[in-house]
Amino acid sequence: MDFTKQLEELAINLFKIDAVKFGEFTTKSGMKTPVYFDLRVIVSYPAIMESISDLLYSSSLISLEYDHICGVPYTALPIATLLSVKAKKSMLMRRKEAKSYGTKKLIEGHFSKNQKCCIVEDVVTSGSSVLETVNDLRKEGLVVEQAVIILDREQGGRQNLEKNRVKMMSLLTMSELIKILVDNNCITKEIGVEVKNYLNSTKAPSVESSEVSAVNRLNMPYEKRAGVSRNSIAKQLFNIMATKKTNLCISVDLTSSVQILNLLEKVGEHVCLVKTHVDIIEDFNSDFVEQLKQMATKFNFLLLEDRKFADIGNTVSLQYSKGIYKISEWADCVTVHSLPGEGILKALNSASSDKSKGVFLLAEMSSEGNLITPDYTKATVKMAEKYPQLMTGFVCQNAATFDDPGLIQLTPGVQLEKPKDNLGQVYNTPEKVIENGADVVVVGRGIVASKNPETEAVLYKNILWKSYSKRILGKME
Ligand SMILES: O=c1ccn([C@@H]2O[C@H](COP(=O)(O)O)[C@@H](O)[C@H]2O)c(=O)[nH]1
Repeated sequence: MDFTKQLEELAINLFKIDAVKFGEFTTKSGMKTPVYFDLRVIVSYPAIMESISDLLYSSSLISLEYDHICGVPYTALPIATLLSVKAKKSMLMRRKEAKSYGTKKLIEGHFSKNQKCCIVEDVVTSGSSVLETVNDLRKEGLVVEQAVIILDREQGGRQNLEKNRVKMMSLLTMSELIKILVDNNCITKEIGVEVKNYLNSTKAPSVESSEVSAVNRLNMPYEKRAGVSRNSIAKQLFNIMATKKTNLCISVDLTSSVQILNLLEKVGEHVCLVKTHVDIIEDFNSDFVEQLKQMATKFNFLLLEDRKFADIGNTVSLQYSKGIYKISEWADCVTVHSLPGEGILKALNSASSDKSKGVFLLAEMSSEGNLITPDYTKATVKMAEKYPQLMTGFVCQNAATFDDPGLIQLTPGVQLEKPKDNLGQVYNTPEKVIENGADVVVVGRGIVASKNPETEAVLYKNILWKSYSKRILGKME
């Protein structure tokens, strides 16, 4: 049977088994609808299941350029399974909730970062369920760019997915389905017209998924985001980036103060942020701090001490303002682990009483085998919500991690030269991290250990700015 005929037969069969119903229904969101889909019933009809997976497989809907198939739980899971067997591609399973014991994984199956995954779903209305699955897969470092759907209700899902860089392809659209059912006398012309009118009059439901909001963040220029930041350091940093046209942060992981200052003399004009680890500087002293502050003023960059605080609130407030480093006196912002709980933010909030300081919370790490789970990341983002004036942003690797456009995604683990070091650091390219939502990009050894740090800094700056400019124009591939 040819493809069109088989599709027509599928549409009629879906009607016959009551997977498509006409009448007066109320959707979950309280909207009235003259048509209702319940594809959960297809599991009772193996021939229909087989026909759907055949059609998905034999259509040109799926390119071969993917490594895994993942069904949106739950209705699409059996279809994804059949398709995976037919296409001889591995399947991934997304849990709706991570297990509270054992591995606590959200995604089951074997995969590696940067592998491609194709999503399978039964019906798409706004696209929010597909996006939930996309978000979880992307958080694991998978590339998700295509979704194949049985039925597109044509109510904005395709557009929502496209905004999130997912190309959606469907076997049937609602209009095509209605035409087949009218042509085959399954429903009257009047019902067909009623459904068409309904389609024309219902606006695309807004999707409250983090990914859609993240796209707003991704498409907004830095100067606009400065306007919605509630933390003064985030505001300043966005404005510096827009003015200097650079989103490069240099990580000056050097052990001598002279080396650091010499390096900054060369690269200062090309960066928006300088990240330090002051505890590795062998000759740290107050004179160095003064010179560092002067350079920050001369070249218009901010200072981030990557201290990664991770203790109880009381200890952290002492580590922040006392000892030989007196971090609070010179650093505009610091990095903080969420592991000890909210007390750490409370401590820093009261320690920065003039409200001109900022915090980057570590929501994800770049290193191989790190123990951060998707639930930990989510809880970290949640913890930050109570401290909007303190929060500059998150250290993280994925666009879907948070959605507030006033916050900054700081992404380390970036190099042009190599994919990893020999101590667990994993590198992405500058283009890739911008695509993954990075706002400020941390480069350390890629510049610091190069023969000509200034030339290298200019190279990174240009690639990063070009990628960001492309992103705000919505031109990411
Ligand atoms: O997840 C993280 C958090 C912080 N870092 C820090 O960034 C730099 C990266 O240096 P490279 O030389 O570019 O590898 C370094 O200071 C880390 O402490 C990170 O890499 N990953």
